[in-house]
Amino acid sequence: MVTINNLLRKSENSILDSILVLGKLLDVDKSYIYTYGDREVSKEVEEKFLYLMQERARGYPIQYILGEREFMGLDFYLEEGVLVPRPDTEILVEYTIEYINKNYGDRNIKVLDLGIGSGAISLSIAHYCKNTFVYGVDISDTAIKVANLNKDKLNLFNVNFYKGDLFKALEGLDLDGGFQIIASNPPYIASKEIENLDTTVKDFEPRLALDGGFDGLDFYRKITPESKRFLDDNGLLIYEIGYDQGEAVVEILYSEGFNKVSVLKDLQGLDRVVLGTK
Ligand SMILES: C[S@@+](CC[C@H](N)C(=O)[O-])C[C@H]1O[C@@H](n2cnc3c(N)ncnc32)[C@H](O)[C@@H]1O
Repeated sequence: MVTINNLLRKSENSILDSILVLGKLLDVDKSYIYTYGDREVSKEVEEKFLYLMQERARGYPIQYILGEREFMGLDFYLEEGVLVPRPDTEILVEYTIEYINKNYGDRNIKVLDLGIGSGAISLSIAHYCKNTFVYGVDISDTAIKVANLNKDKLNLFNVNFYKGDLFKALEGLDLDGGFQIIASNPPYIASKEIENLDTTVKDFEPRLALDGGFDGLDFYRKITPESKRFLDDNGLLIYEIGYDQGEAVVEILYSEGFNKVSVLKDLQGLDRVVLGTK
């Protein structure tokens, strides 16, 4: 048998990752690991830990190992096959929540999220804006499954998920008028750039969530014109974008006749969100 401290020393990963994974296997929090480092762990936990640490060392995302990720103060379940939600995406969500509160108050409105992944955007909006009904769409079975698990975990009833290719997923639904907001964090990496991403991303996160076509802009070109059919007059279209796509996406919105087009920057001062109204 090996002690917690000696087992942690066998890991070649960061001490934080090692503690998080061991805590998960032992079903204890970090403070237990710090306090009881001289306690022994079973052979089974030792073997499982060493296996997961090997996986982590070859780049397997820590969030898939832990099966969870915090986003907008909420705990999301995660597994391989869905994108790990990024802190940058909180910029789009925070803006959207503020926009709903400011423009609609307690009125019932409808929001569409195209490309839900784990449900991070849809479920955060549904959680913080209880009078909003969120429709979420994804083409991936795993995304729909994981987003529904998160919907149950967060105990939300004002959101539904539909499988399909962008707006086609809504065919046959009685929408009773347009959406007040359409939000999307679509795949936006240029196909040829995917090879240059970190191993953790390119080898383990779904290509379907990353690949935005030749120049990364395919989804903005597809969604923007079609969104006009589904948006209410004055409805908001809001996108997450890659840091170097601001100008191009602004141009796409202008060319489709959107108004009040603007760009939001992230904490590093880089373009991160483009929005406009119909
Ligand atoms: C960048 S991920 C965003 C996931 C999530 N919204 C987030 O911010 O963490 C893009 C998502 O779009 C989905 N997707 C890709 N092509 C699609 C399509 N044609 N129709 C609907 N969803 C699509 C992918 O499966 C993936 O879940």
